[in-house]
Amino acid sequence: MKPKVLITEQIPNEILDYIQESCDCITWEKEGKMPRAEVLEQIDEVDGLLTTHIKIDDELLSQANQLKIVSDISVGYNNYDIEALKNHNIFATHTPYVLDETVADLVFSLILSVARRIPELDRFVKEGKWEKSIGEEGFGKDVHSTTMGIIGMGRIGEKIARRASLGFGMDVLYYKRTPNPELEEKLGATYVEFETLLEQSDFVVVMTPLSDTTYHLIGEKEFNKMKKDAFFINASRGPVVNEKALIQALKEKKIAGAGLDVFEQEPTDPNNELLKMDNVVTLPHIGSATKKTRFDMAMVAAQNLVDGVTGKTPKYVIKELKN
Ligand SMILES: NC(=O)C1=CN([C@@H]2O[C@H](COP(=O)(O)OP(=O)(O)OC[C@H]3O[C@@H](n4cnc5c(N)ncnc54)[C@H](OP(=O)(O)O)[C@@H]3O)[C@@H](O)[C@H]2O)C=CC1
Ligand SMILES: O=C(O)C(=O)[C@@H](O)[C@H](O)[C@H](O)CO
Repeated sequence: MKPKVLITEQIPNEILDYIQESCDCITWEKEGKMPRAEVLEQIDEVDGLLTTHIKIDDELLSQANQLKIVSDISVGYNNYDIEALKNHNIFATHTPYVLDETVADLVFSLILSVARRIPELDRFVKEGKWEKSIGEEGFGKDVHSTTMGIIGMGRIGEKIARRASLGFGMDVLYYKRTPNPELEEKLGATYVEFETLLEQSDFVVVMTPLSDTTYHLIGEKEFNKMKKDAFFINASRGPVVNEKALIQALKEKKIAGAGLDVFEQEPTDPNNELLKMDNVVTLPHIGSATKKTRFDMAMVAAQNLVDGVTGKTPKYVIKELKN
């Protein structure tokens, strides 16, 4: 008998075919993603779960009598309760590497958009307001030859640093808990203390995972340290930043603007004050959202899933569950 797996969202047919070669699949045919309540109802009869962002906690795992693996179509896995996964002895996997360049492209889109005021000036032209050459009121800030500060220089951070250093001639500062001298050599990036990065960067980019150590890593104290003409970019996870403090910092002109792909609550409240600010560029969590990359991510997750239910060790087990 083939192992049985639950797939909580639509995936490309080619990938479903690949899974079906080894597994019987329960799929979700409706709009959007299978609600958690439905997942809880089905979880006791499956060996594997392919999903994104559903909270994987003790409540779910206690009902998963034959589950061997949870495979997320995502590199970030703050939806995993690591202790619960350890207690229930279940593989948990993610999709690193395959999306790095795509997310780095998106981070640069945010940087260029907010610094050169692209969405604002696009609206200006389309609204028929372009009647003469623009003056200082429409000027932006250079991106090239400025200083980039990356907080969380991991797989994606490195790709951002490469673009910044080799493409835009920027000085790259970075902070993480363990310095990476090899990278410094390769890209000419400089390791600095957290405060120094905040004080010296023209563009502060957060690219850490969301964890107990990064929740509200950036708040009032951190915005106070940034340059008044600095731009703040977050494409990691919303709760890494204290959104109230960000709104306050923007209102008080402590920073020049922000580019945001992620929010504390997603989808964000349409009344969120950030959506009303011209110097803030907002996106609906699209860091990895290109056709090719989303396909590749789903394929990596499918391979993890099939390995996990057929007795092999999946390639991308999260680091906390490795021996
Ligand atoms: N907007 C989007 O669509 C996307 C968002 N993401 C988000 O980006 C995150 C990063 O992805 P990826 O680059 O692959 O992850 P990596 O694990 O490769 O990199 C994360 C980096 O953050 C650092 N870090 C972790 N904790 C802290 C801390 N407390 N203080 C400072 N630095 C810290 C780590 O270094 P060290 O341990 O030495 O501190 C590491 O360098 C994902 O977890 C996900 O949440 C990813 C893809 C798309
Ligand atoms: O991989 C991540 O951590 C992401 O945040 C993004 O790639 C996607 O939003 C997502 O996981 C796909 O739904």
